[in-house]
Amino acid sequence: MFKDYFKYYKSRNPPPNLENVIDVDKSTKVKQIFATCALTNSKFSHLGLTEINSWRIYEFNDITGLIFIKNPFMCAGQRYWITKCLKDYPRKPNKLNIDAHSLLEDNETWWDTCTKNDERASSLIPRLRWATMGYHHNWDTKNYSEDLRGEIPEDLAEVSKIFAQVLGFRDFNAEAAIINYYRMNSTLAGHVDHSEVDIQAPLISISFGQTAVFLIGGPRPEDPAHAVFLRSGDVVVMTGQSRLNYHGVPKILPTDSSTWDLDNNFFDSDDWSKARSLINQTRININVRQVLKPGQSNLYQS
Ligand SMILES: O=C(O)CCC(=O)C(=O)O
Ligand SMILES: [Fe+2]
Repeated sequence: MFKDYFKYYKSRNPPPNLENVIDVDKSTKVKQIFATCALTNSKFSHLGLTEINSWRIYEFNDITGLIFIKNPFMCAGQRYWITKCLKDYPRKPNKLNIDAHSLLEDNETWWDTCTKNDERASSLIPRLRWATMGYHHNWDTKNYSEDLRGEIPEDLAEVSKIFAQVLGFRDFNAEAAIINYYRMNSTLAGHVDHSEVDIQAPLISISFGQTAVFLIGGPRPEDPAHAVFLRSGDVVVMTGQSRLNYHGVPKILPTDSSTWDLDNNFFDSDDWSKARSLINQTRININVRQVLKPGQSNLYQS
């Protein structure tokens, strides 16, 4: 049962044995596959990606349709996206979970408030759990609506399209994005993402910062689940059958290697030094979905 696996990995006392958590670079439960579409890198160096022909792409023997791209970002690319997720995305007109609690004045942003070294920052940092862009996900109804539609940043749409295209999904359009923020004790309960009109389109999930144990089961809650490490830069693409599998995040672990800091040509901007100290205790997941069917321009059209 998904729930039993979740409880096992979430436990603090006793802590879980991580021996069976799949580490794609070392596991016999995955098989390497190759990009199905040749793209030239020159056009998208601004997205912080490494050469596509060097990407390690895996599929899972026992999870049909789940694809894993092992961190395809350069260090500077990770720093770029981490800073975007912390500084630019949690602000208006995007929607944040903390909007409902009136924790920020109209002229304040989460970033400005949380990058000060004071008590208010310490209490506000862990309160941010998500930001939504594009079609805003309504967490109560699990629906999208035409009245709640904003913009997706162009570079995020572009990077998502590249991941989809490399795997053969030529027409992917990023129409909704959720940025999930996790502190070291956060979890995300098991769920299925079924609100999108087009569930044939892949769901793209990009992780940064601290490591997650990601748990993915089958389409039914009683199906057994597999645990997979998601480290900074890793990209998971849920396609085919796995698109409707139960999944969740029972545990966040401190990273064993801060891959965003590995190269020497450290761009030591003021923003990055603030983002760097936040990411030391944070995991970020960017979850990008296509909502509409190809050719459909809004939710009212069939
Ligand atoms: O944080 C993750 O890796 C998963 C997030 C997720 O499943 C979601 O936003 O629907
Ligand atoms: Fe999800």
